Amino acid sequence: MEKRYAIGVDYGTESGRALLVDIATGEEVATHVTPYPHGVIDETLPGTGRKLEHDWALQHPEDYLEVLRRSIPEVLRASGVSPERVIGIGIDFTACTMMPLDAAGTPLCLVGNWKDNPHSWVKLWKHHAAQEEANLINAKAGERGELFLARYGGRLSSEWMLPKALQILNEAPDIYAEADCFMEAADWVIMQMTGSFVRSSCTAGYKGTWHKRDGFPSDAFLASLDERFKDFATEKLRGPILPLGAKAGELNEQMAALTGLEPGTAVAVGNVDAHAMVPAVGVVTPGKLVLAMGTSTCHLLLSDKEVHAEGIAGVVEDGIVAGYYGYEAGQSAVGDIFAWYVNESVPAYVQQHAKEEGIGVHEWLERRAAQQKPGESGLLALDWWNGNRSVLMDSDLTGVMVGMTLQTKPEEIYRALLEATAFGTRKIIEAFQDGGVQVDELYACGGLPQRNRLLMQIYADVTGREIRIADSTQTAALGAAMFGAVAAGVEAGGYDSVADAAKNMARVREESFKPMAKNVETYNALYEEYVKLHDYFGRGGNDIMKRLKALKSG
Ligand SMILES: Nc1ncnc2c1ncn2[C@@H]1O[C@H](COP(=O)(O)OP(=O)(O)O)[C@@H](O)[C@H]1O
Ligand SMILES: O=C(CO)[C@@H](O)[C@@H](O)COP(=O)(O)O
Repeated sequence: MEKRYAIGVDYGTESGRALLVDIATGEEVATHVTPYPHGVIDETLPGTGRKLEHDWALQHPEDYLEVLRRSIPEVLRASGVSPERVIGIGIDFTACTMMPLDAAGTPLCLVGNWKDNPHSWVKLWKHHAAQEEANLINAKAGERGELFLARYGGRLSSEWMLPKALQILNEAPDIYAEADCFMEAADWVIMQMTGSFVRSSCTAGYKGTWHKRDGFPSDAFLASLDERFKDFATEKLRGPILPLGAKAGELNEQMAALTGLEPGTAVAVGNVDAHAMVPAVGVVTPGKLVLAMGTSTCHLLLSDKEVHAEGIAGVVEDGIVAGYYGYEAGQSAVGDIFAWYVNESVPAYVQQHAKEEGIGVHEWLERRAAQQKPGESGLLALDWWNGNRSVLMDSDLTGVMVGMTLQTKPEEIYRALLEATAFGTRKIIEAFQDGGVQVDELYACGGLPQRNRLLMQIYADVTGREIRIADSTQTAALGAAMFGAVAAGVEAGGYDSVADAAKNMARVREESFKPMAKNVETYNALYEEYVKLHDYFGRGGNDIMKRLKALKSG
């Protein structure tokens, strides 16, 4: 039988990439990355020069179509695969990355003069300027005993849909009123590809506070936040919500012309980037925690029971793999913290040495840091450079580094930052375990595990567990392609379920990272100190981070 292929398109923070995959084997035949022409918009609004406030992060919706326009033809060209052999497409996206649309489905930032107001643009997942709204939602939901709150670890993140939309209502009521609806970028791109106005159970569940049986938070609750917000769910989040694995529709003529694919190609319901990675590392059963490590880290776990505990950013039935409760937790910055250090803080001599040795600054620092023993630098950091998404759920928390002296070296700071993110992950694992959700095995995927071996050894040592690594550098796109194959269905040469797709298409590497006993011991001691710092700054012992932030905002 002739080979069949699927395409997965992974929409990350800085770029989007397409991956063309052999459906029978999971072989990754061709890949292409399109950096977003406008990148992350966090300083000035395009076309206006208007300065954005602290904690804002926007994107340009046309960049998403640019990824389809450039990367899909390129994977077809590079692979030589003819379009009719591509039977399904799936996409995955960062989330909650949301936008207001007009009645024709056009983002308001592309309509008339709305572009001059930053609230008309796409709010990227890491837009952190809705913390006040998140605080209000959490306080009101707590007071009213709203049941949904427990499914989100007792606190909604400021990154999620409700706080972001409420911020628009508060600061730009005209845009809120003008918006016919709000949509996750994942669902919007699917609508552009197929013409189908459908939402994904994954984006709706984790980010939109939707529940399979209870639906969205009630009108009464929404009205308790602001009378004008009463109809938010029924009007502005309206539309059918389809489960993962379902077909959203078929590629329309316009998108077929744009991408070079055949009209009528099956298109899967949109997925979230981290969630798509789970079946792509072969995880389709409970107890296996997947660390999706990139700009941020998401921690994903399947279970056959629903429990509510601090540290769980969301639990959604069928939210990752049908038939299980899917749990998500996360750290809002991981790779982004290392990027901050490399871009903003290393001395010129480090860059010079790296250049002379013909390696990148990350690699140079990693090599040096690998020569140190745990604890040797006397440094300890908190991993809150972009707030805390689990277990404290507070984007007003900031970074800390303790123990610096005149002898402190750049590689020591780099290592302390790697370690801080590992401690943050251990805290999340303990939160799952303490909450009664079993974690038996660890799997790592995303951009970081294959780029930084020291990082993975530190994670094994800090958690005291073996870590298996995905065999793909494009795990999210592979997962998206798997859902594309499921949308196409077994009759077209695809699969009936993502579990079936995973049997043939998912892979992990032979090599794993195993904890080293001596390191584990030192890290146990350091972790105790981390927990003390964490609780001191994060649980009200000293609110200095919030006071400083308030001063900064003026
Ligand atoms: N060698 C490295 N060591 C540690 N971090 C790295 C290294 N190379 C790149 N990074 C970080 O990895 C992150 C990108 O991860 P990736 O998974 O590719 O992207 P995304 O999360 O947007 O999908 C960036 O924050 C970057 O700074
Ligand atoms: O929040 C989620 C998933 O729930 C992510 O989309 C978000 O952390 C961004 O992920 P990346 O770090 O860009 O891979």
